Amino acid sequence: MKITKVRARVFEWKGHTVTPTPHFCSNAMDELWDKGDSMGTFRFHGWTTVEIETDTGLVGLGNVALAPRIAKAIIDQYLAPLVIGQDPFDYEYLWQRMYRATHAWGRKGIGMAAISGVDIAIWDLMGKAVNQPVFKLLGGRTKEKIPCYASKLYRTDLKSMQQEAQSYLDQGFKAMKMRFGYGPKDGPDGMRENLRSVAAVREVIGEDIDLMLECYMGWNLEYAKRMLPRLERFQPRWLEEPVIADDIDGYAELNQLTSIPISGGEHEFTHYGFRQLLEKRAVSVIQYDTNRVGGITAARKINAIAESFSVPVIPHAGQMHNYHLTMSTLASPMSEFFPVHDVEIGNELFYYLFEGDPEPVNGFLDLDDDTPGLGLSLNERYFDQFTIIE
Ligand SMILES: O=C(O)[C@H](O)[C@H](O)[C@@H](O)CO
Ligand SMILES: [Mg+2]
Repeated sequence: MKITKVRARVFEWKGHTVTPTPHFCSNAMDELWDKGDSMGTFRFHGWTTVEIETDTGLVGLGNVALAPRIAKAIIDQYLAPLVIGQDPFDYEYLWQRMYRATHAWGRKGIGMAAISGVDIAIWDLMGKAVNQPVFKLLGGRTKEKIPCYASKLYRTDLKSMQQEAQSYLDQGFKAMKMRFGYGPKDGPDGMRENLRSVAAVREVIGEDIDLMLECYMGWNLEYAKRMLPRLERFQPRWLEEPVIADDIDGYAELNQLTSIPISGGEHEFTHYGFRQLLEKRAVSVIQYDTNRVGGITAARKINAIAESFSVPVIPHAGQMHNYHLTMSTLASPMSEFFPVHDVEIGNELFYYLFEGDPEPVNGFLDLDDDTPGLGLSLNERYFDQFTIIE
């Protein structure tokens, strides 16, 4: 089998989006004195799809969710020429070709996200070629079903957050993640608001439901050191991305500070990046996203390293490219799940772009043993809601 064409398309949402509200989610921009919509650059309302065609007629489907137009340019100009004419089953060689050829600028960030999109399409192709689901090529079914946690609860009025939390309980979820709305700039009042929101959600869900807390890089080390002891009484499953991704020593200090596990990784790249996080004991939960970290080829290597450190892997984003990895390894106990809802932050765009993602039932997802590849196809029903750039 030979790759004959790589088609990268950008899908930019032009449908309805939920109006952003203040203190929606703390984030890396909050440290600045800028006014206005600090979450603006973290709304992902565009996506790049990658379709790899072969001389057998099989087509593999991948995706990239960061800086879509840049990802497409990288794929068209740099990556496609490196894989066209090649055998997709030489996936390690092709990954190394893309990684080394773009090493001057692509080993982290959007360069590696673009490589991820091509790599995911290659794995979809291989699964289709041997008529097996991708997880069967990685390690097979290690779980009867995949436990998943409901991930939304962005900061709003406490009553609405409590109603949303209750709705996840009613759907049978045994775990859920909420977002903080305040950080260092908001002083003691902001701290009180952060603690009140956690108390309000805990009041609804009780002690037996796992509650994860998301900072999305919106705090700093000093603020996180003050907040963590105040949060211990809520027994969170983890505190996520308290500081910016480059503050690895800050992560490590926080991860040893209290009984609260620190999680991170959705803004880290390749097995080299995760080796550093693990060697420094910077995180107690790894959260790469397969469409950023280096695709399935890199993610499976990280799974093996994490297993040797006994650090669980719970990938960022509930999406098929991550589910197959979680199914294939005991190192990954559960998945994130983004409840389908109006387009807000952009995570939910995946459901408007693709068909095939499994629906959770009572807090569990399952993958089909008989669906080859990743089991995804483009959802043409919503194409008119997107501006499509070929
Ligand atoms: O962990 C997550 O789900 C991500 O950090 C979110 O996608 C991001 O939008 C912040 O909530
Ligand atoms: Mg996160």
